[in-house]
Amino acid sequence: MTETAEGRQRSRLALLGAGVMGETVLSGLVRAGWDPTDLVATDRRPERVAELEAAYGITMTTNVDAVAGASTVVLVVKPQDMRGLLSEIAPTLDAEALVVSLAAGVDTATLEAGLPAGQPVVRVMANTPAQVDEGMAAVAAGSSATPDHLERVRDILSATGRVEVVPEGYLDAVTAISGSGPAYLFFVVEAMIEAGVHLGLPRDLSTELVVQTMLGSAKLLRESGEHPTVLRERVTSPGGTTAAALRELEDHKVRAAFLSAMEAARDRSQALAAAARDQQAHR
Ligand SMILES: NC(=O)C1=CN([C@@H]2O[C@H](COP(=O)(O)OP(=O)(O)OC[C@H]3O[C@@H](n4cnc5c(N)ncnc54)[C@H](OP(=O)(O)O)[C@@H]3O)[C@@H](O)[C@H]2O)C=CC1
Ligand SMILES: O=C(O)[C@@H]1CCC=N1
Repeated sequence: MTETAEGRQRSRLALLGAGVMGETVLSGLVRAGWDPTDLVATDRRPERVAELEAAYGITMTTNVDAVAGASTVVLVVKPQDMRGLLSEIAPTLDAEALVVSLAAGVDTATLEAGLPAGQPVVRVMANTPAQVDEGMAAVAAGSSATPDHLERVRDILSATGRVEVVPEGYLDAVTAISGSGPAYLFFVVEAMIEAGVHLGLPRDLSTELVVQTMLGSAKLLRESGEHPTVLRERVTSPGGTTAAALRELEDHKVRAAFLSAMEAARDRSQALAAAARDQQAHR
């Protein structure tokens, strides 16, 4: 298969498991100009299938029909569903097809163990801000994936955000930081909106204040290139309001709580990996 941009665009991509993250990828490909006739997807629930057909004009079919003739197969099921899916598609996969997994925790060795020998595999950790083309994805190659395969995955993901190629050993930490990361920030936003309401602000106004402050702070971080400590110090006037608030956050050990939270996410990713390895070994 040719690896020119045009060649990639014409090749057929099958996405299996069109839930939250699957739709994030599919919608990004459609926004990036992929012809819907080059895309095919699957999901377990009939109502979900109908919803996606109507939204994107893509063909929804069975897993086996989807992978037949596909040059790229993107797996976006939960880690617990991966083993069953691999055994379902393994006999039908084209030997040249690149298998891309977005599942948390499932390592490339486990994916490879469920596929025909030599099948190229790339593992990805992405996140939902890809829905607004501000995603962060990290990718790692399996033992049979070539630089061209990594480039193909970079092409797919870079349409909806930033992409880093990383050693696979980083992916549990990446999952804890950027994969799950949007949830921590939404949690902070929720807490700040509720605080605004507690202080007497109308909910709509509190929401607007917090969302714009989050967006503006992220933009300032990105565009100034300054360290967050410098930016925080510029907000913190001596003896002022910010210092009083930060003192409370330190007293409540919020920084330590973030460290523990991300260790817990990393540990959970490792536990999912162990469970997937175990499932594969006892198939
Ligand atoms: N959500 C996120 O922010 C992120 C998720 N991920 C990873 O993406 C993967 C999917 O997560 P998410 O989208 O949140 O989960 P969802 O449950 O929303 O999506 C998974 C979809 O796959 C369907 N499914 C399960 N088994 C099969 C099968 N054999 N064939 C076809 N479809 C199937 C599920 O159906 P049913 O509902 O019936 O189970 C569901 O609709 C996970 O592995 C997760 O770790 C990674 C990064 C971020
Ligand atoms: O919570 C999860 O397991 C998935 C992986 C990263 C974000 N969501």
